[in-house]
Amino acid sequence: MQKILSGVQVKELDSQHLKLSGQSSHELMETASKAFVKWFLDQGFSSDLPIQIACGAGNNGGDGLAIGRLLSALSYEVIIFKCFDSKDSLSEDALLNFNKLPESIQIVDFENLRFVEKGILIDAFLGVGLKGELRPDAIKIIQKLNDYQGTVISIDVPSGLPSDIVLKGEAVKADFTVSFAFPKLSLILPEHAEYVGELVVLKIGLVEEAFMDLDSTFYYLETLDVPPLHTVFNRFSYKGDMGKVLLVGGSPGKMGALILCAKSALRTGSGLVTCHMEDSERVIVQTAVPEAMASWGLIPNPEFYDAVGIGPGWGTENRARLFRQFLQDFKKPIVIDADGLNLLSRNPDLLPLVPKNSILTPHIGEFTRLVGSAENHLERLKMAKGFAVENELILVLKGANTVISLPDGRQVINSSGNKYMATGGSGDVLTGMLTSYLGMGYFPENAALCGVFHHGLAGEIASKSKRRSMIASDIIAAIPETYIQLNIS
Ligand SMILES: NC(=O)C1=CN([C@@H]2O[C@H](COP(=O)(O)OP(=O)(O)OC[C@H]3O[C@@H](n4cnc5c(N)ncnc54)[C@H](OP(=O)(O)O)[C@@H]3O)[C@@H](O)[C@H]2O)[C@H](O)CC1
Ligand SMILES: [K+]
Repeated sequence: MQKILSGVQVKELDSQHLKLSGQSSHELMETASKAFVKWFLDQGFSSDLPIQIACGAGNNGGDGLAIGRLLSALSYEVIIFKCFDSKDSLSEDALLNFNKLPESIQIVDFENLRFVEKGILIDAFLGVGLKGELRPDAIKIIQKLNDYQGTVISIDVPSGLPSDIVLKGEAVKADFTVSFAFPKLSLILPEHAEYVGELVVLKIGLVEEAFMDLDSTFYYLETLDVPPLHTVFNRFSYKGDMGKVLLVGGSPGKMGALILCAKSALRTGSGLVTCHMEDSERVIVQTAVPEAMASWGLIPNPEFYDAVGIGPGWGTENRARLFRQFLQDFKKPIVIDADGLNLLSRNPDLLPLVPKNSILTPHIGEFTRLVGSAENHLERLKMAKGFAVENELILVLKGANTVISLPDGRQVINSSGNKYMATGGSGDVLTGMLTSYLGMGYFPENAALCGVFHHGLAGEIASKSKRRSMIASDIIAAIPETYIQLNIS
C-alpha cells in the first residue's frame, strides 16, 4: 500500500526518488504533467474554449507551465495567468518550463486577467510548498480564482489549502483536485470537501524505495493492492469452506437492514447465511431471502459459525443481556455495526468482552457516541487510532474516504466509492460483506480492507447507470462485477 506522507516530507521524497532513479527534477515534473494531461484527455473536456492556467512561482506553477505547453502541442488554445511578479522569482524548474512555452500561448499578468466564461481553469498557483498563513497578495489571487464560474481543476492541492492540517483561511474551491503520487492528508478531510471537489490521484512513477525511510502511519488503499489480499478457492471447495455466517439484527420496522446484510453476505461469497431475529419477524426474512436460514430466540450454538455480524436494525431495547451472553460465548473476531455499536456505547463494560481483531464500523455519529467527540476530523482520526490500538480492534470509520484504523497503529484510507453511496442501507451492505470475508477465513485485517474496497467499488459500478437514484440493493447487485473487474475467481 502507498504511504501517505506529509507536505514537508514530499521534498525529502523527491530527493530520495531522484537519487535512486537517476531522473532529474525537471523530468519528474514532466512525468507529473504528462500524467495530468493523460487524465485530462480521458475526461473528454471540451477543447472549444481556451484552457486557462493560473501559475505560481514554485514547482506547482512549474507543473502548470509544463501542462500548458503539452496541451498547446495537442492543439488546445492555452492562456497562462502569471501569479508571480517576475521571472526571477520562479523556481529553477518553473523557469525552465516558462522558457519552453511556445509563442502561441498567451501570457497574461494577473492584474489584467479576464476569465473566459464557462471554460476550464487549471489552478497551479500553490501546492504543497505553502508555508504558514497566506500572504495578503496570495489571498487576493485566490479570491479572484474563486470568482470563476466554469470548471476549476486544482493541481496537487487546491491553492491555499495546507497539506496536513485543517484550513483556517481561504483556498481555491475546485471541482476536481488532481494530486500526485498519493492524496495529501488534508484532501480527505470532510471539512475540505467543498475545496477538493472530486479527488483524483495519479501515479508519477516514484520508486517504491524512496518511501522506505519516510515515517508515516497513513496508507492509501488502491485497486492494485486488493487482489493479493484475497483467498483463492479451488475446485474442491464446498459451501462449508465459503463460510457459515450468522447475522444478528432486525426488529419490527427495521427488517430491511438485516435483509440487505444477508443478501450482501451471500453475494460476497458466503456459503451459508443464517439470520437471527425476533420470532415475529422470521417470515419476512424467509420470504425476502430464500437463500438464508432463519433462527430466533437465544443465539444458537454460536461456535457452529465461522463469523458473526451483529447490529443492523437490531434496536437496543432489551438487547444488552443477549449481547453480553453472546460475547461471553463467541471468541472469534466479529463485525459490529449500528445498534451493536450503540449497545457498546451505552454499556462500556461490554467493550473488553469484544474478541480481539473484531471489526467495528461506526459512521461519525456512532463514533462520537462510542469514542468521543472531536474538534475536527484530524483529531477524530487520532482518536480512532488510539481506540484501535488500545482495544486491539479494527475500527472502520465510514465516510467519503473511509479510514480503517488497525490495532498496530496503521490507518488505511480507502480510495474507492463515491457520493452516491450515502444512501439508506449502504452500511448494512458493508456489514454483510465484512462478515462474509471473515467467514471465508480471511485474516480480519484483509477482511476489513477487502470489504471496504469492494463495497466502494460496487458503489462506483452501480452509480454509473444510476447516479443519485442508486439504492443499497444496487450496490449488492454490483458486487459480482467487482470480482470480474479485479479478476478474482
Ligand atoms: N513528488 C511530487 O509530488 C512532485 C510534485 N511537484 C509539484 O511541486 C509542488 C511543490 O512545489 P514547491 O516548489 O515545493 O512549492 P509550491 O509551488 O507548492 O509553493 C511554493 C510557492 O509558494 C509560495 N508560498 C509559500 N508560502 C506562501 C504563503 N504563505 N503565502 C503566499 N505564497 C507562499 C512561495 O513563495 P516564496 O516567496 O515563499 O518562495 C513559492 O512561490 C507540488 O505541489 C506539485 O505540484 C513536482 O512538479 C513533481 C514532483
Ligand atoms: K494548486
